[in-house]
Amino acid sequence: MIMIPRTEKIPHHWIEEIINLVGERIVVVDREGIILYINGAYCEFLGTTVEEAIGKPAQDVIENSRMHIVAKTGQKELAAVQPINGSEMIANRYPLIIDGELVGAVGTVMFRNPEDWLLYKDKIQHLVEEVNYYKTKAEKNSKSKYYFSNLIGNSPSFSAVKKLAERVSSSQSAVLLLGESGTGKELFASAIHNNSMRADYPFVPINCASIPEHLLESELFGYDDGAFTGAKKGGKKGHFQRANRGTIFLDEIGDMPLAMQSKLLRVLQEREILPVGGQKSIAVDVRIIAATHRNLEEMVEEGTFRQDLYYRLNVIKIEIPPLRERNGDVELIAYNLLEKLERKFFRKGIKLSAKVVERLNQHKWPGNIRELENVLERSINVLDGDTIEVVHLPLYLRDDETGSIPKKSNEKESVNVAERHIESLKETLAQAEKQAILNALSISNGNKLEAARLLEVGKTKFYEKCKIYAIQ
Ligand SMILES: Nc1ncnc2c1ncn2[C@@H]1O[C@H](COP(=O)(O)OP(=O)(O)OP(=O)(O)O)[C@@H](O)[C@H]1O
Repeated sequence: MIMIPRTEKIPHHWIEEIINLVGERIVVVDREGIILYINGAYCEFLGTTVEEAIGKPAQDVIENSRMHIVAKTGQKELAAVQPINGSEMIANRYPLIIDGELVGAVGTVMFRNPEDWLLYKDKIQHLVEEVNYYKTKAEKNSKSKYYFSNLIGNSPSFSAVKKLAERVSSSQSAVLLLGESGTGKELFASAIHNNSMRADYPFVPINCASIPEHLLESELFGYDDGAFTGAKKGGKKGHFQRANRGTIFLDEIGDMPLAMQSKLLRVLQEREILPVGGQKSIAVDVRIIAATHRNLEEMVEEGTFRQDLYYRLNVIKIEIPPLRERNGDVELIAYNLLEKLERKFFRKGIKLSAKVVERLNQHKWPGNIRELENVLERSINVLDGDTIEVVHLPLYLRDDETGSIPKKSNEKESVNVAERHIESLKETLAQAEKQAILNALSISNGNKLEAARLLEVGKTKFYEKCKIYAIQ
């Protein structure tokens, strides 16, 4: 038996064995993100060997690795979910500080061997799915929990609208929220509800455009027992009943089919609903807040929206200004969104460079705040320091910079141009294509068919491109 004197350190060759025994997969990178050490267990899981992995950039060996980022920022990232080989792993990444100097990073991912992983998959995977389900549901519920204090913006145009909405929240009358996509109509509806006497009762948001036409009536008004084949035994309550004494938010009201518009009008007039297949009407006490990005007056003239319904909904009209007309609000909102994103990405202290603020202020924001959210999230994904610079912005927002290069070049400028990182034409085109798809999805609120229509490409081609660029 080998005896080690107590004063002696653990022999070097024991360390690897100890690491493997405690079931860790470990990787160590230098400041450039090059792998200095990786243990056998990790390599086995990755389907490589220690010899092959050492000396390579971590991103080339480990899928979705952020080790090179931690080695630069010095900010640890704990319990981050990292998809590897189609499985979600739990990764911890620590900056490696030796003698007070940041020299690299150490990363671990959980689960020791494929058997452990399979065991985990069987036992835990369904729990993960359940958690995800409840998380989405909770997010949806918390979405209804907005107050006027959550509506960020100090510009005169926005403050006036916010004040008006606050003033009318105590009224019982219907509200019509008008504004481009992503301007915050749902947030306004939620804040109005939470500031009203109905706040203790449900706020039920419905997107009229996302419910298939043949289901809209039963979704809104419910159905009675045996109303149609496949109907749930005992019938089902509709959204109006669920919203009783509270508020129903009918988003995209301009997309409601004419036949349904007549039925909705009847509910507004009679204050009662008739479930599908039902014989008896049910009284409901619901305040209606409707919203659309469409021009309802034009639709009334064209005959695609009922005039009487328009008058009923348009008792209090609130027009939310687009982001480009909200002077000074972009930076304020961007920092507010960054706080949310920092929590999501386990980051802290992210700033915007002055040039980025300038660029954001110049942009027209067709997708409004939702587009701004997407831009910031994308920037954080490629950020390896604390400050978002123009290079971190999507290509379409960087373009102006290229456009602003002085035409008359002098020596200094040509050096600057040469120093800029030039990507291949193929890569540039691919990035532009991907960004165009993301923009269209942002504007269409994630609706792929609408996005394909905006881009004037066929459905199949659109789905194909989404697959190529891994857009969900
Ligand atoms: N004033 C604001 N301050 C901070 N965040 C905001 C503000 N307005 C909107 N947002 C954020 O922007 C995103 C879009 O908001 P929302 O869904 O309310 O827009 P919408 O006008 O209802 O969009 P659509 O018409 O496409 O349904 C949300 O993530 C929301 O949290």
